[in-house]
Amino acid sequence: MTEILALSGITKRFGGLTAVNELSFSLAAGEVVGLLGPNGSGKTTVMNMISGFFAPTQGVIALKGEPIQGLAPHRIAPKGVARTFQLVRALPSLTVSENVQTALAFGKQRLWGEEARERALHHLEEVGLAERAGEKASDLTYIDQKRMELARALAAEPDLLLLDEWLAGLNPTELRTGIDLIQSLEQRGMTILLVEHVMDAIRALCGRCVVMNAGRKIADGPTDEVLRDPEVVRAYLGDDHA
Ligand SMILES: Nc1ncnc2c1ncn2[C@@H]1O[C@H](COP(=O)(O)OP(=O)(O)OP(=O)(O)O)[C@@H](O)[C@H]1O
Repeated sequence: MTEILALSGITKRFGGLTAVNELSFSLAAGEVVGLLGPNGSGKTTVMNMISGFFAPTQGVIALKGEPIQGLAPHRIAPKGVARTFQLVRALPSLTVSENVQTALAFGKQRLWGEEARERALHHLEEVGLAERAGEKASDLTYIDQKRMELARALAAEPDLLLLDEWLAGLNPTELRTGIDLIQSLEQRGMTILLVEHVMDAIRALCGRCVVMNAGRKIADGPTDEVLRDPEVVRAYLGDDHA
């Protein structure tokens, strides 16, 4: 099994606050793993360290065996890490295709012009948005903005896709569409780490979950088992429910 990502003893301190505390886990190629935990447990900080927005205070983050901790985002992205954000970061005055083309221009292959237009269309097809390619990004519905953001991430042809609450804010129908879309990426063998609060989505998508509480890992295993784990139940719901 090829290991795509390995975190070893990762710690992140913000002044006196230890947001992530000696966290270790790894992802094999093709795994879709949920990173769970109550609010403030350190999940987004982990995503920020993997993608280079924060340097860990200590520990090693290896991508395909190569240490990447502390590198800037623009150095990590071309090595094969793409991410989406809690809030969609589109360029609203550009077309949908142009939004994806900007990701291609600054991505691993630095594609421009006709080649970039064709490749953008390919990635928009992957997320079911090809027929909107010429529309302004600001005219898209929320789920379509999410699709576009995913197409921008896929444009980087990542080895590892980080989805940070990508399904948040969708209505039940959109949520089904969003889950199907992530499942289609899973079927194509994409390795995905996702932070998500929607339990139905976690159960549908993640074979395995890592659970954090107050910066520490409290569980790591098959999703059903982890969600039944009394320590996980206690972390989410308090002592009365465990
Ligand atoms: N840039 C920062 N400076 C200082 N403290 C921070 C910073 N980013 C996060 N923190 C703190 O680190 C802790 C972990 O935050 P983080 O956002 O990683 O948690 P989370 O599990 O993603 O929470 P949520 O589910 O609410 O998004 C929190 O106490 C938060 O206030």
